[in-house]
Amino acid sequence: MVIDAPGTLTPPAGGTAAVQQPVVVEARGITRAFDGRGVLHGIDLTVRRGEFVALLGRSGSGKSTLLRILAKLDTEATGTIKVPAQPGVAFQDSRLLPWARVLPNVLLGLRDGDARERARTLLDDVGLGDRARAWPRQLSGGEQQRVALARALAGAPELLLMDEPFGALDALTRIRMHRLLRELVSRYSPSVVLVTHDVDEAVLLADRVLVLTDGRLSLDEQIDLPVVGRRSHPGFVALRSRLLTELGVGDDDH
Ligand SMILES: Nc1ncnc2c1ncn2[C@@H]1O[C@H](COP(=O)(O)OP(=O)(O)OP(=O)(O)O)[C@@H](O)[C@H]1O
Repeated sequence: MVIDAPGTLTPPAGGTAAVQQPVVVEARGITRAFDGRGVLHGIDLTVRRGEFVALLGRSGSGKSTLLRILAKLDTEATGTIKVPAQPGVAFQDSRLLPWARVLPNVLLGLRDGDARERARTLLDDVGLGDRARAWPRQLSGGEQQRVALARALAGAPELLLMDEPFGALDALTRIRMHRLLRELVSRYSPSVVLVTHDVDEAVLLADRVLVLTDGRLSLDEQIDLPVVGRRSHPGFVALRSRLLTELGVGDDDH
């Protein structure tokens, strides 16, 4: 697999039409097989600066595999990919180091002079400014995910990659985390790719939704709905319904 540095500028489509944001992720023909069994079949994906992309798909459709390739955690795929050098990553399991306190966990891997101050600011941002010296085991699951989000953003990444970050949380905590994520994304403006199997989560948070079906992108759609009051917008219900159909789940099942 060819992995290049980021920063590719793509000329605006249509000459004097609206200037498009620079490309942050450019994947072409991404193909991956495990033990001879094809899992991803020639995925083409472009993500631009500031986009929030939700990646939906049924279990086993290849979502996590694609995310791991974008995060360079899997380098066995074929195809070409351009991604920023150090994306922020967050997974369903917070993956905090149990032997390190909260602040060092956020600082993980950061060496620059103002990293500590930035980590403290991020802990304040996620509402855990007073827990900097706590051990991960002293935090609830939701708090641990807050720390994981702070850590993912600590390096001021151009790209934030998340795989079911709220999948293990209870429904109320999840709603609070959605609000927090929206605030963080609007404050720090990374491009986001969020893997989820939760249709509501995708339509609530993202401004573009992709559906992966058996290793191929079967739907790619902009979400032009207001951020505030989105859940009660008629467009939300309509898109939710279409996505459920695309995922092979009838509306009647909900
Ligand atoms: N390391 C691996 N070795 C062998 N097979 C793998 C490996 N990783 C993933 N697979 C297979 O690839 C397919 C896609 O897996 P992947 O985890 O990407 O799906 P997913 O859409 O994220 O599913 P889920 O929503 O259940 O997490 C599955 O059939 C899985 O068994």
